[in-house]
Amino acid sequence: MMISRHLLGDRPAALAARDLTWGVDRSEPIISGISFDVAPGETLAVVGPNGAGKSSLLRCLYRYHRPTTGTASLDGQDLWSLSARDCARRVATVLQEPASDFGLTVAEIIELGLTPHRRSWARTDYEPVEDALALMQLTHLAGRDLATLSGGEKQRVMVARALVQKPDLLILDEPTNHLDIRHQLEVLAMLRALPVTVVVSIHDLALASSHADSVLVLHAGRMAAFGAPLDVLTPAAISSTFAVGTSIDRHPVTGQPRFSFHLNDPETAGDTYA
Ligand SMILES: Nc1ncnc2c1ncn2[C@@H]1O[C@H](COP(=O)(O)OP(=O)(O)OP(=O)(O)O)[C@@H](O)[C@H]1O
Repeated sequence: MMISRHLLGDRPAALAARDLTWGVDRSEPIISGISFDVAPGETLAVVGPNGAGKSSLLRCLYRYHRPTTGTASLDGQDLWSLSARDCARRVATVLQEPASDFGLTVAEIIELGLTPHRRSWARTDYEPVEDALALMQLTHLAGRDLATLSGGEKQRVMVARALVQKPDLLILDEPTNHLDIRHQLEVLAMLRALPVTVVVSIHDLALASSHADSVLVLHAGRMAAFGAPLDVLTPAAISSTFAVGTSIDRHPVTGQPRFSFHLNDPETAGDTYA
């Protein structure tokens, strides 16, 4: 995949979490005891059932939630020792349900990604915006009001906006949710090809396994497992975290692991199509 130099950062960050705990109420943490390392340029997938704490963890990694205890650091620097602006220069996000009632066009929204690097409001080079539009197959929508786009088109705009920021760390909360199958594969392959450290929360375990260097499994706010995808996403681990049975074989074309799921409950597992 050819990616324009206008979208390539040059110093992917090392990300580390150490005994990270966060909650609204100190006595009832929503996530606790989270420790992991992501090497520069690698991709970490965060998986777990609904309500496990994935978004809460991601918010601690882009300096939105201040950990109750423990730290999240970029290249050894605690995120909370960086200014908000320094953090915005280095960390880009693609979040769920982006607000879209700004009355701005697609190109204008993507251009906002350049903001943290601007010294003044002088007009800057438009090339990164054009390249991001092309990469995300959005050029034909450049002049459209964001609010009029489909869910998947909006999601691709938010990825494009993050790319022009040329971040050292890119955090994406369920970026594939609204995307069709081809765009899911393309966006995840593109993220892997970029020289950026990526943390992505995702529900699709097969995509996590095929597109991440490591996987962190969250279960009820705790780190159930962390490591290489196939070491972590075993049928036993999936069963205890997601309460489903899993068969894993090789995809006949790609050779990637293929996951098939069924309900563990014998009452319902076998008779779906009966
Ligand atoms: N600001 C908050 N105040 C109160 N409870 C919260 C807050 N943020 C998150 N929670 C709760 O913490 C738990 C974890 O939420 P979180 O959004 O992190 O889960 P998730 O793994 O991303 O879930 P999903 O897969 O459904 O998106 C949920 O029970 C949620 O209701």
